[in-house]
Amino acid sequence: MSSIHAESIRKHLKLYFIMGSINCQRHPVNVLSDAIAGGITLFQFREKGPGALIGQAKLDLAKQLQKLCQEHHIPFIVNDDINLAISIGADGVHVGQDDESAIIIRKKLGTHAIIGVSAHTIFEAKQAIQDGANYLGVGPIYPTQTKPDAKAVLGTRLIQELRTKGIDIPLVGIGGITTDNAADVIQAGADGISVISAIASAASVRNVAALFNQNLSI
Ligand SMILES: Cc1ncc(COP(=O)(O)OP(=O)(O)O)c(N)n1
Ligand SMILES: Cc1ncsc1CCOP(=O)(O)O
Ligand SMILES: [Mg+2]
Repeated sequence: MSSIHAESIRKHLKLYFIMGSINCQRHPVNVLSDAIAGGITLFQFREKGPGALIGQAKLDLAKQLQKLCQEHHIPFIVNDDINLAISIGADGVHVGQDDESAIIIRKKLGTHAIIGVSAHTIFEAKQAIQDGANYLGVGPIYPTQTKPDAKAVLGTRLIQELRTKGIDIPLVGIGGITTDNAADVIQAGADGISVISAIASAASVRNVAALFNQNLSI
């Protein structure tokens, strides 16, 4: 990866909003639009869980949300669904440990695609870096209700350990992150935070996104 690409990804990771239709109490386009107005820097379409859209409805929503991101120069990342990412020309994908490796995905998506990989251990982090991941999603940092199959809560320990060992890949913390604890994740060495419920379920999506941004400017 060129260092220019890495530094650009690092900047975009600052306030990484993740959302699918089941996380929203209003139409997802309105929620994302408000989150953008509040200053999110990256978006992941994660259409997953009970009641999530499938087939054409999922594709249509992905295209609507992608268009909104394009209008505001926010990279559009697809969770899990590599074929969807290819078919709409997404900016990248995020995959977990049970998915295809970044090596295979890179062959499908090309050199410019942003590939994010979840890591819960130093070993997984090193493997993902070796496979060509552009960034890591480390978590769950705090307890979360949003992902019932999430692994054990890590706290900020793994982020600190990665940085202490000199591993400087762009990375975000994820899981249970709120406006109150976001700064601790950055302090531990993350480049940014990934958030679902604290933004998607907020009474004012725009204000909470803006408050995250304010609290991250440390
Ligand atoms: C930025 C970011 N980090 C971690 C995850 C979790 O991915 P995964 O472990 O594959 O779990 P699902 O999100 O697919 O349920 C993520 N999506 N984004
Ligand atoms: C997708 C994911 N991966 C680890 S925790 C998590 C859920 C994060 O959601 P929330 O920000 O609502 O805790
Ligand atoms: Mg996944």
